Amino acid sequence: MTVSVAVSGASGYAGGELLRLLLTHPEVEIGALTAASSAGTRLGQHQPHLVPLADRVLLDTTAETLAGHDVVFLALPHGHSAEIAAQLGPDVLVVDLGADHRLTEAADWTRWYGGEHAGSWPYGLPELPGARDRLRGANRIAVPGCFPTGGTLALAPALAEGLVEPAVSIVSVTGSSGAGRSLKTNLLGSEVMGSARAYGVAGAHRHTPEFAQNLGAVAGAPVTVSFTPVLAPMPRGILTTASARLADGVDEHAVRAVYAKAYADEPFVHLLPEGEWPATAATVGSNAVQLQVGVDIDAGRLVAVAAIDNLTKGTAGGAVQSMNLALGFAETTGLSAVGVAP
Ligand SMILES: NC(=O)C1=CN([C@@H]2O[C@H](COP(=O)(O)OP(=O)(O)OC[C@H]3O[C@@H](n4cnc5c(N)ncnc54)[C@H](OP(=O)(O)O)[C@@H]3O)[C@@H](O)[C@H]2O)C=CC1
Ligand SMILES: CC(=O)N[C@@H](CCC(=O)OP(=O)(O)O)C(=O)O
Repeated sequence: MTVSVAVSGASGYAGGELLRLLLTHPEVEIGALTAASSAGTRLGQHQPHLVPLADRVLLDTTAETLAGHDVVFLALPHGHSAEIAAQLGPDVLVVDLGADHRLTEAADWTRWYGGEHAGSWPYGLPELPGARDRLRGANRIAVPGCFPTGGTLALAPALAEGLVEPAVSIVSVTGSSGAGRSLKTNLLGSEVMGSARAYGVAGAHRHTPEFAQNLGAVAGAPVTVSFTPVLAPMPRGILTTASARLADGVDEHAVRAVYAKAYADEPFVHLLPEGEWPATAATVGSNAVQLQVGVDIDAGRLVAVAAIDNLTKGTAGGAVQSMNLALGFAETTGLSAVGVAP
């Protein structure tokens, strides 16, 4: 069965990565491509690496241009998906790469994003307990934020099994493509190159409630999250270091056994051999999460490190993986855990 797919935000980073993956997806036919300020121009002007689509002309993003497809991907800035999704019927699968439908609590949405909450949709992180059942047959999917993808998977097994106390610290080093491609002074090459810079520190980043929502659901009780993002001079990739105080009596052997079991059958989550630690370079262009976990005996803490490509598993790859589940395709269709190196 081939499905027709429309992509909004096609001139952006997330839309571009999505199209790169969809071009090799055997069950997909690429339909309308839409944008905002670049509507009326050729896709090749914005995404020169997508050669087979270079002469496609970008359309305005409206319910009319997106109509008539089996699947619509919304890769728009936060706050722009809900209105357009509400105009698309229940027969179309809508996959939102933005934040509009990720949070379950209306108060969290209003506090962190502002305005009225548009409701929550099944969350597109299949590796979470019960997520695959919620995604199968879904007609609406909210793809996670790029930071919550790696950080959630780094800590979920430990919290699910009570290996750590429910108060976690997460530090994520990110490439600049996580901020999108619109012009911002703090993202100029001369500002980013040769420097690493923390931002959104001390509980100020909007992904904090998304982490707490994911990890609290896994733990079955509230989890306190201290999250610090760090912008690094690289175009893509996120390296997350997450830690939490060990529960009494938990040792390295128990930790490793829990993580090995949790991810044994996951096609995209790779627990590395003992002693090997993840690096973002190994995940570029792939849908993999490379993961390692250890125990700091002296500090009494579990430490987990996860590497992902923010644009692939952190956005577009996770979106395709979730679409596959929703439509009944094999979950790995059109995706690979093989990266590009060096
Ligand atoms: N970059 C990343 O690593 C990740 C991104 N995401 C999410 O994906 C979404 C897109 O992000 P990203 O691709 O990085 O952003 P970009 O800034 O790179 O792209 C934004 C896209 O949205 C279009 N657009 C902007 N404003 C509007 C509007 N009012 N109506 C319709 N289209 C509009 C732009 O079109 P034009 O160019 O014509 O103005 C462009 O195609 C965001 O919600 C982001 O949070 C999620 C996880 C990771
Ligand atoms: C480097 C950088 O600025 N990163 C973005 C991450 C955005 C992202 O990818 O997540 P969303 O889908 O929630 O936007 C940030 O910190 O806001």
